[in-house]
Amino acid sequence: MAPQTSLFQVFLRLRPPMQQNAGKQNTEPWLLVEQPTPQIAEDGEQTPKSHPTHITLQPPNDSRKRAIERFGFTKVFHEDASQLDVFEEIAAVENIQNVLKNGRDGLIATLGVTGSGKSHTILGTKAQRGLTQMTLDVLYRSIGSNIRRPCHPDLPTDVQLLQSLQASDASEALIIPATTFLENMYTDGDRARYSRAQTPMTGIGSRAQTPMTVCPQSSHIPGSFPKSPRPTLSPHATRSRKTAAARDSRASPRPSEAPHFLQLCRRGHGQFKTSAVNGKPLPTVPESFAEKDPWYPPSKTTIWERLTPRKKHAKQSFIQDSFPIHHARRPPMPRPSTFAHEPDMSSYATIIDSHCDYAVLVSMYEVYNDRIFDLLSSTSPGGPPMSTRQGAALQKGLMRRPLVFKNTEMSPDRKVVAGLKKILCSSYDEAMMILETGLTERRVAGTGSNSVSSRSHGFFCIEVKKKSRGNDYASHHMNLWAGGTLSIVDLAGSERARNAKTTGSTLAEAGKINESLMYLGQCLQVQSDCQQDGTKPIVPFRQCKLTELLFSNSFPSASNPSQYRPPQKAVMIVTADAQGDFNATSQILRYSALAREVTVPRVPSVTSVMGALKPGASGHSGRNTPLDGPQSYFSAQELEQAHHEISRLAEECNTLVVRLTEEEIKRTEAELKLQAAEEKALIAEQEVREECWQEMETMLEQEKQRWREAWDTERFNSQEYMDEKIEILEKNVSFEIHEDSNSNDRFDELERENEVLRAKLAAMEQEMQTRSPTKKARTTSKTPAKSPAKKASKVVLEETTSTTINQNPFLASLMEKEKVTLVLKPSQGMDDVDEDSRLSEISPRKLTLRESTMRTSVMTTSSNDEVMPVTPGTTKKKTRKLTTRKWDLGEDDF
Ligand SMILES: Nc1ncnc2c1ncn2[C@@H]1O[C@H](COP(=O)(O)OP(=O)(O)OP(=O)(O)O)[C@@H](O)[C@H]1O
Repeated sequence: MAPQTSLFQVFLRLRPPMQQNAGKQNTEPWLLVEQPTPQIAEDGEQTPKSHPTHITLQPPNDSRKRAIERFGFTKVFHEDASQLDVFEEIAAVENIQNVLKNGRDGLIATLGVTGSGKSHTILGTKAQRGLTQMTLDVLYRSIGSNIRRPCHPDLPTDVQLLQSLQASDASEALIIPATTFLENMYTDGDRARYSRAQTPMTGIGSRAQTPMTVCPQSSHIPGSFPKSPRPTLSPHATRSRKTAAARDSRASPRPSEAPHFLQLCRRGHGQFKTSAVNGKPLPTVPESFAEKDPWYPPSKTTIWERLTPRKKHAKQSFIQDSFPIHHARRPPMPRPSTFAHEPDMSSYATIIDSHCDYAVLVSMYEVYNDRIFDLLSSTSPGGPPMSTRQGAALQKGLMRRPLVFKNTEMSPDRKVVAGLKKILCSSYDEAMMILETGLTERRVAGTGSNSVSSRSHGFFCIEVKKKSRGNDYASHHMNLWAGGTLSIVDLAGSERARNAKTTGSTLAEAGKINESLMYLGQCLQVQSDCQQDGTKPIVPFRQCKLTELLFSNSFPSASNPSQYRPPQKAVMIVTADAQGDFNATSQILRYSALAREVTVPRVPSVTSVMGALKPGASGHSGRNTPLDGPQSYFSAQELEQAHHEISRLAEECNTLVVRLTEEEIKRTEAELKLQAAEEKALIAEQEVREECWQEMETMLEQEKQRWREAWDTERFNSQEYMDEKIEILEKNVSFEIHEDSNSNDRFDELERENEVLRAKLAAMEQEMQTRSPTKKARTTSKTPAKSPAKKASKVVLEETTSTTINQNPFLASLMEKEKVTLVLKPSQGMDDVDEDSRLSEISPRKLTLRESTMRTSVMTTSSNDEVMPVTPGTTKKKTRKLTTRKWDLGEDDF
């Protein structure tokens, strides 16, 4: 047995060769188990054969000339050791007793290279139970009728029990009865529990098809446990297995004493009224069994039917409050009848305190990528949609909320996994169904080394609570439960990427697994070193979550003597495949072994050769060699000296070889560290990329949001502006047009010119009056034309273009408005137009305006419409040309 200093007892279990490897004869076995020397008792009788404790690693013959190593363990199990052998030899019953009687924590863990049989040891197969099932069986058998059940078919849920358990729980857990948990998990429709660890190699990502479950689909699913897991065994193994089977069969058959859960649910809660789950008919409970068991009501009516509406409602709301409803599809509910019942454990039981009540709480969690996740707490996709990205992912089940390993108010000395869901199981079958359910959440994947490889470290915790039934103060007033926890841990296996052929996320997972195992190895190494030195181990267990969880209970809590807790009793089962990878296996053994000796490879010793040569000895040839006859060449003294020198050199050589071996080991360790560091860097890179991507997306989203807001504001403003404008327009229906200052200036200028022209005109008229009488008469005769009485007038236009009067809209409107007849003057004969009459008909202002463009002489006609020719000599100078396009006759009359 391991001495006091060891924190873990370390057992080695060798895995039998797999069927496909059975044919391959390993010519040179590298792992040799040293058979223990038979102990002879004082009376001369040989003691029964005990298990070996040492193995030797003989490195395969290659150029590296590696050292032979010898490792010591608490015990070594041969390939043929059965599950029951392991259960017995690791003193699991003692562990259970410790938990039940003294409240001392226990830990059973498996460590090894991937595919070496860790999960097999812990969880077993469809045919053979693992340590977990065997432990649970012994535990429930031992407690017997002292168990407190939260739900009885005839009674409402024992809320007081739940409350008192909750009050004494230090880990801020949510305690739920198994019936409630299972009802909610399996009766809410068609929900699939998709695994989060899908790999490219298999589509199966969870241990949904565990060894204990009968797969509804008969075919073997890749990634599931093989239907017939028994490997081909060596003759020795077969023999031993037969012995084990015989021993197992000698044990009394296990009565199926636990009530059938489905039947219970059916009877108890009505949801199982139909005799089928997922289309599969449910097994029925034999009537005789129901009669024998006080759990079963004799009546055929269900408890649910017999409950009052108020109780039904209370029960339903309790269920809803305590556990979220799931809506996705999940595998069918595990059926107790399909659980493996071998090996039989009926002969194993342990003593309990008969005056105590017991309650068993089961919880399951996994350490994945150095974070702790509850395996019994899945999210609720049916709940109200969560607003954040993280919330939505949580809801979809793509993400899980990690739990914290911390000190709590009620546990200031010891860290606990806070916020777990703990299921109160009152029977073995219930606990098994919880185990099955939790395993479906566990991360597994198919790798090149193992078709169902655990990608996380799985923790199955059985917490046994005990409370005195007596009338003492503690039981009545404090009403507190105390107890211990037995943790069964299935560690993920170390693996080499090359062998496991992992890529992507599975490779990253492997990196994390290897890293955590390296830290675990360092902790175990400290234990081994301290054991050899006889010093107290100082274990660096705070380096990662795994080592924290495994080692934090290894030391007594001393701060409060009244709450003193002894250190846990820990067992580590190292599994190894003697036909597997030498390097990986030797690395694990080096870390975990309790003792290690290094011996140098055997080379012919010069010393021995020299020592063997006695003075005077002669060679076989009969001929004297320099050594044959020392007297002939060397004196005895010289030979003695040489002999010493050779011995010294040989010793030195040996020391160097040992140092070299040590260096090689260090180099291997460094290589492993490098590999772990590389994998860590890869993971870090992935995380950073992920973070960047998320940050980028958040920023993009924010920017989009900003733009959207700005756009909305802008739109709103313009809308408001337009509204205001329309409002203003509506208010001021009449509006004025203000001419701009330029046009006003121009107008003033024109007015001034007009005035000047008027003045000139007046002057000219005056002048004309003072001239000849004929002209005066003519002018006088023309004057009436200005009067309103004058209706018809004629304007003669000299048009420079070929435009006709009728085509010009302006002239046409002029003719119509002013009743003026316009005629185009023929190009010749225009000279005789009377200048005075022309001038009198056009306002001075317009004349000014048209000065630059007009060259048409306008001439008023007489009342008899006779065109007065303009005399060429007198009018030439004042002739103005009019272009129809530039005409702007304004408001003046002709
Ligand atoms: N002692 C044993 N007897 C019979 N079969 C075994 C034994 N050990 C392992 N096996 C078989 O070897 C295969 C791999 O074993 P298992 O899945 O337990 O490996 P593991 O160490 O848990 O691997 P990983 O770390 O990848 O999860 C399984 O098919 C299992 O049934």
